[in-house]
Amino acid sequence: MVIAMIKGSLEVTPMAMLSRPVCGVRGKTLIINFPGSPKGAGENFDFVKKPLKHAVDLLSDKKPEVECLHKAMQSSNLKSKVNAVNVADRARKSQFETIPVKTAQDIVIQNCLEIPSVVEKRTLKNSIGFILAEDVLANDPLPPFPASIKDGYAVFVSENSQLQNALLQVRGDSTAGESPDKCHVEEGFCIRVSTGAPVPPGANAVVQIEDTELVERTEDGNDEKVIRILKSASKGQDIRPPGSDIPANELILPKGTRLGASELGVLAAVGRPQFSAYRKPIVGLLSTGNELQSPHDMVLEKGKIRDSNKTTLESLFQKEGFQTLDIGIAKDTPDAVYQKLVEGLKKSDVLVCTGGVSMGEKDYLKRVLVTDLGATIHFGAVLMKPGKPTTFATCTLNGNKKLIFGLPGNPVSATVTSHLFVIPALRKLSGWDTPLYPAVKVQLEKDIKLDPARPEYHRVTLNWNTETGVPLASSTGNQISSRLLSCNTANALMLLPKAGEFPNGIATAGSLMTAHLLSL
Ligand SMILES: Nc1nc2c(c(=O)[nH]1)N[C@H]1C(S)=C(S)[C@@H](COP(=O)(O)OP(=O)(O)OC[C@H]3O[C@@H](n4cnc5c(N)ncnc54)[C@H](O)[C@@H]3O)O[C@H]1N2
Ligand code: MOO
Repeated sequence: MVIAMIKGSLEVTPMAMLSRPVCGVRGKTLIINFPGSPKGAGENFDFVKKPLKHAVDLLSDKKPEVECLHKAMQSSNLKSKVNAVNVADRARKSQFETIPVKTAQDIVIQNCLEIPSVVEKRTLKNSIGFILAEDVLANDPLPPFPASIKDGYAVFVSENSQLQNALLQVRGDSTAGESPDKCHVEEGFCIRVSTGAPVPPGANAVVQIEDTELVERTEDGNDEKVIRILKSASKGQDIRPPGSDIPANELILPKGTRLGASELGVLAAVGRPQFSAYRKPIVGLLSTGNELQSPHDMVLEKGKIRDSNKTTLESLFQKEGFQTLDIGIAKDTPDAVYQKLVEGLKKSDVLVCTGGVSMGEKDYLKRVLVTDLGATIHFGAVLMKPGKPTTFATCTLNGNKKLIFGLPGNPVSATVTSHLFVIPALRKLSGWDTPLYPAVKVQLEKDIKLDPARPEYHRVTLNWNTETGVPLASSTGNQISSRLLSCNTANALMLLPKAGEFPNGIATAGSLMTAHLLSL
């Protein structure tokens, strides 16, 4: 066995199941997996040189572009280097350290930060949810002219007259959309104005129609000739001065603003129909498993189930505004997993796989990622329920770093881990500063038995109509990770500590807990 120290620690792990040495990096540790005996490792020493060189660069923080994808990626006949394992020789312990959720989230976000953001030109259409990549200043003021706030009369109020009981001649009208210069207001006269219409030159107040009476009609009887002002008026009343809503050249939307309906409306109002925003990542979705059939199949073959993860995750990511691509279903063979991974990585920025990450002899995902794609697995086990075998890896394709999530196949585990890891990553890559769901304090409706070993993300429905002002959290029932019904109606993930932290291992009704708010 070869062990070397390079400005950090180097760990060398024999791993009988691999056909050749492969390397991965965890923190500052380079992990080289050898195919069996120390003799085998020695024979392969030449092959180790490249990973060692990479380690030197990496540990000295040079961050080289790692050639991660195997050359065979270019070929259509992708043969995995992963050998099927002799069942008796399979690993009986996970090779991955189980890390806390917070640590795992930090690793994901850190990797997102290392991907340069892409800025694109966008327009008002289909830009909801995008993040501005530039400071936006108003081109034009709003309103662009002094605008009437009421339907009534534009009048002139002098220093010593408040116009109460004044008789004014109606000189014409100004309706919305007309040029303000059409007529002029002076003492003794007024102009009929409608809401939003320009207040004509000379006028300095608007009197609403309710505060006037008609005194005299025109000769044909159809129009107003003279009106009386019933209430005293003050200068500036019921006029929006130019730029009073949005001044010209004012910074209205700073870089980093998430575009919602009103932000887009503001851009429309001030003459900024084009702007720069961060591109959103494209999400590839790959289901793995021999047992999976299409959800459209009406008849299930023996031993099969329908692929529900694809539909759930597709809907979840689309609801968050991300474009998804269906990469299909990979059978449980190294070649099939390899081919689908390559296809997914070529087509997407973030590849989300479900299934095949646990301890089964046909759980190939992690091995194919490392052996065939030279991907770096940053973590492969997280201290959480559900979602323990959640896996996160990165690799580089044509100079672009790609994120790969290997989510557990159980439908609830895939959903919960999408909320906790995938969506924050997608948001971060889209330019969000704070991509995690907000945490709120909630009150437990009923006693809940805690898991002895893992903190649990319990699906709850929050009821906001409580007298206390703290939302009441009702469990969605049986929380087994296969029961997707437990996610129905859930609008929060309530974080329950592991059993030791509560007497008798029970979180009692009325206790305050933290919950991640998924929706209102
Ligand atoms: N010996 C151990 N076994 C398991 C462990 C462990 O620590 N040691 N962890 C368990 C936990 S926790 C989970 S979660 C699962 C995760 O397993 P995998 O990610 O390998 O997923 P699969 O085995 O492929 O599938 C699990 C389950 O989910 C169903 N499934 C898979 N894909 C889909 C899909 N697209 N749509 C609907 N349902 C799907 C699959 O049929 C299985 O029932 O491992 C435990 N085992
Ligand atoms: O951690 Mo698993 O996701 O409980 O079923």
